[in-house]
Amino acid sequence: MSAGQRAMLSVLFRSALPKYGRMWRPVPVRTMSSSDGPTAPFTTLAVSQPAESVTHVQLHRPAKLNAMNKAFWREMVECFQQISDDQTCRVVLISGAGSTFTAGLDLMDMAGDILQPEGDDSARIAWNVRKLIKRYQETFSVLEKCPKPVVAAVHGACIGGGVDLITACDIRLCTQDAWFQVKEVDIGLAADVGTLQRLPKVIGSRSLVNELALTARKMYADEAKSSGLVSRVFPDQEAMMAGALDMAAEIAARSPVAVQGTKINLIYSRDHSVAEGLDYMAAWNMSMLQTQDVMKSAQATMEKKSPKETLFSKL
Ligand SMILES: CCC/C=C/C=C/C(=O)SCCNC(=O)CCNC(=O)[C@H](O)C(C)(C)COP(=O)(O)OP(=O)(O)OC[C@H]1O[C@@H](n2cnc3c(N)ncnc32)[C@H](O)[C@@H]1OP(=O)(O)O
Repeated sequence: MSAGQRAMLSVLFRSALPKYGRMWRPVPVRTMSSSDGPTAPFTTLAVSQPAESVTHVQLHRPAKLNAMNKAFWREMVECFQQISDDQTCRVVLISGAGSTFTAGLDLMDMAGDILQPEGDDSARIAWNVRKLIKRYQETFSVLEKCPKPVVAAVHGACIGGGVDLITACDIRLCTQDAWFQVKEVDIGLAADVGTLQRLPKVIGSRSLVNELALTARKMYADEAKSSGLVSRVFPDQEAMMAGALDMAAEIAARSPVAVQGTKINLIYSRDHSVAEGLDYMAAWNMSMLQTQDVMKSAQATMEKKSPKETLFSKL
């Protein structure tokens, strides 16, 4: 495209846009790690906004290695339902407080629910167990249902329920000291809250997934990277959180219509045929292509502006 054509298009686009006096401005970055403890109303999560449009959810039971107790399974659902509806949030980071990401299921707090389920007979016991498992599955499905992209930043151990959690996230990063373990067979369980369903879609090798799930062996950062479980490995937690925040800021600067539509369609196409995915996409964009964000973004591109200089309405 010639400079003249670009200028003409730029004028056309500009005249088609509503007038916005204010440009997007990043707010000063606040600390990523919270040593202050969980934020009300949560007892296991610390939620903060380290930068504009970025929400940081930190698993916060460091003394118990962020083991997942009863409160955690409930609070994650409440937290991500709020985030889904929060128009000031465009991207979510999830990390762990203390020495490790998570030691998985809290074996002390949860033993009763799993080992002594309530019910007057086997049918009622079975029905209650089903309800329990479906409820716990929702704890991680909410990450996938959340229209905002979720970036997991893992350091230290990521065990059992931790793998269920991160496989429901959109992007996974880790530190060089991170390790991952599909631990459930070691405690007599077939992993039942997402790993067996999502890990095969994350890692290309079915053989590797089977090996990890059947042997519960640890997988370290380099193998996590080469297998595709994580997309980037950082030397330490500080570098990872800085990298995660940069990535989140890049995502948050782009049109939320485009970003959320991309997440939703990627997940849809993962679970459907190409033809079904294309149909869904066409139906999606019947309405979403009418957004003013397309013209704003195209204009910014032609003017060689960073997306960070473009103001998009909340979604
Ligand atoms: C329907 C349910 C669906 C969900 C299923 C999910 C299943 C799973 O997640 S299976 C995996 C369960 N987790 C484990 O088996 C890990 C157990 N923990 C460990 O092996 C070690 O703690 C670890 C290797 C992670 C770290 O060892 P380290 O020596 O560094 O620390 P510790 O002294 O052992 O732990 C420090 C305190 O944290 C408590 N803790 C650790 N893990 C758990 C846990 N999973 N549940 C409850 N509490 C845990 C540990 O007891 C220590 O507490 P304290 O004694 O009060 O200091």
